[in-house]
Amino acid sequence: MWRRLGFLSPAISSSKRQNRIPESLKLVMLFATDAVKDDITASRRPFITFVLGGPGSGKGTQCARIASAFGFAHLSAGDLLREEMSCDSKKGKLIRDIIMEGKIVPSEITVHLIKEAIMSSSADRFLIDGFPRSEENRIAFETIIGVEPNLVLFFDCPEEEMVKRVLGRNQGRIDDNIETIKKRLKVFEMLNLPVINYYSAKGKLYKINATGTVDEIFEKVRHLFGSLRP
Ligand SMILES: Nc1ncnc2c1ncn2[C@@H]1O[C@H](COP(=O)(O)OP(=O)(O)O)[C@@H](O)[C@H]1O
Ligand SMILES: Nc1ccn([C@@H]2O[C@H](COP(=O)(O)OP(=O)(O)O)[C@@H](O)[C@H]2O)c(=O)n1
Ligand SMILES: [Mg+2]
Repeated sequence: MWRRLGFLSPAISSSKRQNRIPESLKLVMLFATDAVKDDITASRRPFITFVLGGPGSGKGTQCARIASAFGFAHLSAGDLLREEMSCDSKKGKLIRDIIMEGKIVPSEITVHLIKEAIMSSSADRFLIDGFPRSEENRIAFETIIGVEPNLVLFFDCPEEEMVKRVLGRNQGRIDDNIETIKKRLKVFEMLNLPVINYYSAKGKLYKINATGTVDEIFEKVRHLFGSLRP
């Protein structure tokens, strides 16, 4: 088991915004019995890092580097949703419409995909990239999977730089256009900042200035992960 971190930088002002938990999620929570949680935690307790930051802040890029340098399995919530979106089903279409609007997919869908990915992996440490995007996401993960993250990374990047990076990403994503980016930035501020503040208050947040080159940012990340001991 990895040591708890005592030196993480807190430092984000608290937010008063609250997110409502929809009835459908309350039902899922009601049935998230210990038996379900035990699927993941009975035989092992993996080290879980949530990786947060606005669109284009460099989450995916840095996760790939961390995964190869430190042996983490990299699970991108966005990639899992895009894979599901490509299925010609009602659920696939729902996900597509939500992503196109820059909104957040219902938590039960995303947490289910993450749970499946964790269960089908033998890794003992995971980077969960782009999750939780809202308080609803966070609460659903804790309730359904039954564990809290050991560490939360936050790539802090100015909006202007994020927009520039997303518009230059060139991966053919349906949400990498200026209209959807504007919406995603608003959603990030409204729904994701409260999650970041929550983990900051819990002393689990490590905030990284995400300006500079990929190498410069990775140096800071490497310093953090290099100081962790299994
Ligand atoms: N430090 C950086 N400087 C310039 N471009 C970057 C940097 N980090 C990532 N990028 C590029 O910006 C785009 C968005 O990065 P990505 O890792 O996909 O961000 P996110 O997952 O947070 O949306 C990609 O095209 C990536 O190659
Ligand atoms: N936890 C999550 C993660 C992504 N998403 C959706 O997927 C989109 C793309 O997420 P992403 O993490 O791949 O995007 P980037 O921040 O990497 O650009 C988001 O804008 C949301 O619409 C979600 O609904 N819930
Ligand atoms: Mg990404």
